[in-house]
Amino acid sequence: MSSSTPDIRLASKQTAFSEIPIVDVSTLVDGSDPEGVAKKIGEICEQVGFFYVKNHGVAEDLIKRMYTISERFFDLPFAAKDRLSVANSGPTLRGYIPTYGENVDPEHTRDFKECFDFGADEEAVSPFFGPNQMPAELPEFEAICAAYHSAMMTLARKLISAIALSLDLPADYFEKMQRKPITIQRLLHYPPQQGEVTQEEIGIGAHTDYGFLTILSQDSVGGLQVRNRDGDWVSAPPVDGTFIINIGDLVQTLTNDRYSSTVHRVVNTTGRERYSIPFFMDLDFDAVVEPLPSCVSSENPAKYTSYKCGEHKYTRFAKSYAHLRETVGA
Ligand SMILES: O=C(O)CCC(=O)C(=O)O
Ligand SMILES: [Fe+2]
Repeated sequence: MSSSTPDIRLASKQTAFSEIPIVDVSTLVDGSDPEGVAKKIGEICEQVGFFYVKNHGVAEDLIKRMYTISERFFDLPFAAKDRLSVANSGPTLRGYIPTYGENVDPEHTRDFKECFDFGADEEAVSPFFGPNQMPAELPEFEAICAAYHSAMMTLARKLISAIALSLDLPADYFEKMQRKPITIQRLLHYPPQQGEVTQEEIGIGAHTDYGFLTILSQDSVGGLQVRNRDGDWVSAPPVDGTFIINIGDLVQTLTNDRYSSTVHRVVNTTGRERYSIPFFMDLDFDAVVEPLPSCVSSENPAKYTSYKCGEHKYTRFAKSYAHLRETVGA
């Protein structure tokens, strides 16, 4: 492991948060002007790949309840959390992932975070689908998580319709690829780091998100940084009443690099515990991902060969999950 990888710098470029734009999505949520919102989102997906959304329609109280239950979950004794280990979940990849259990930039960084993953609960097991593992110690956990997941699905579908419109496609264009999409609802806890911090160990290493779209709620602590085109790290500070949206690798492929799946990381040196709640929305497991015909021309030929959403995603997890790396001997 090297401590001098050139493109990872720990000094965040402290810019005004307007560097990551804020979009008022009320007219998308209420249906009165989806095109107006789509136009803004399209420009931002090209230039930044990250944006805040306000007036998103998700009840403040539900978000608060999610944070409260998340803190109570991570406060459980390690043995209680470890009983729900993702390593016991087979291909569903649902459950508890301890510190260093997932390292998203394994060549450079160990991730100093713990997380808990779940999704829509169902009996049949297949990669990314199946039963959730829920903590018996917290009887209300499951219902709050299910309500939050459902609110995220609704918002994600609206944002995805705006992305389709922004590409001059019908609003429902992606629905045929999202009949039963892979989703991951994650709870994250970043303990504070003290002393000398190097890129070898930070909250979450530099990465792009693997899927279609991420809806991130962060608490008031801060620490998320987004890498711009010059390679500078720009802070994405907490903004009350917002989610942060970023697009993932699937959209970059579908748009043939027109929209950017932007690199980001978390460094928590605030001295406080940080909690965040990302929701990842993908395509159906078998959806074929390749540049859209409208994003390809003779001057701009396809830069990607096609792949299946679920296989791509599983391959990325196999590289970052410690328990899967051991299995495949990577
Ligand atoms: O916790 C955050 O602010 C970001 C988390 C993240 O990037 C991820 O889980 O992919
Ligand atoms: Fe991410």
